[in-house]
Amino acid sequence: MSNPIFLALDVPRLRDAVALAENAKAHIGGVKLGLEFFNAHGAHGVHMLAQLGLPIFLDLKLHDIPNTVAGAMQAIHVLEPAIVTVHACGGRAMMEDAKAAAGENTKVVAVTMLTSLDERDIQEMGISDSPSDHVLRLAELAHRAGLDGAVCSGHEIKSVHNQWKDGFFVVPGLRPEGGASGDQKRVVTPRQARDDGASVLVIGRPISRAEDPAEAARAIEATL
Ligand SMILES: O=c1ccn([C@@H]2O[C@H](COP(=O)(O)O)[C@@H](O)[C@H]2O)c(=O)[nH]1
Repeated sequence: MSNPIFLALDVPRLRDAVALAENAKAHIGGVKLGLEFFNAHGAHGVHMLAQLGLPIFLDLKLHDIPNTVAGAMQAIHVLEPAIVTVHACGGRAMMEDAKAAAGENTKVVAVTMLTSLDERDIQEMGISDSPSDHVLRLAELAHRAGLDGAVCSGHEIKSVHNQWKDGFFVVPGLRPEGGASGDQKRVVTPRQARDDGASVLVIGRPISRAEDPAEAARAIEATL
């Protein structure tokens, strides 16, 4: 991918999402449509964005029993997404069936540990591993399940990349130097993530909430 930036279109109105993507188009490599977008606009919204000619990343974070996740994958096949996410915590069989049901041009990647979580959060869930061990363990499981790659934070990308040399890695939780983290807890700069092995850089609010989103996207692209 020549430009690894995927713009997260987490805005309520479809026309705002389309306008944002159109404005930033010269400085992004694709668009990421997540739960807010897909629940509000569904397949129609995806078709609208697809008209821009950018690769579509459907960040649906599928997490259910294998049969249900495979059915969901088959249902979105027609949308021809370049990338789809499932949760690694759904387990190996779920990931295997998700991959088997996906289109051959769709990369299926596993969310390991959300970038909004830190060590204390996962301890509350009964996980005693450090975030980096937890991410590595789930990435390893995704690899064994035959997925194309994983989603992790910029804190872990280097070690995940070392362990899974030909993996395809998506890194959210990115902020330009000095940018507000908001709800993100494991944050690095886009440049750092790219240097450490990220294939895709997911960036939302630093662009979508900027006064001039096209300029914000241009400035981030220039740091890469
Ligand atoms: O671990 C994860 C997985 C997915 N995301 C998604 O990425 C974007 C990040 O948006 P920002 O506004 O740049 O924080 C958002 O759509 C999340 O759903 C993530 O942040 N962390």
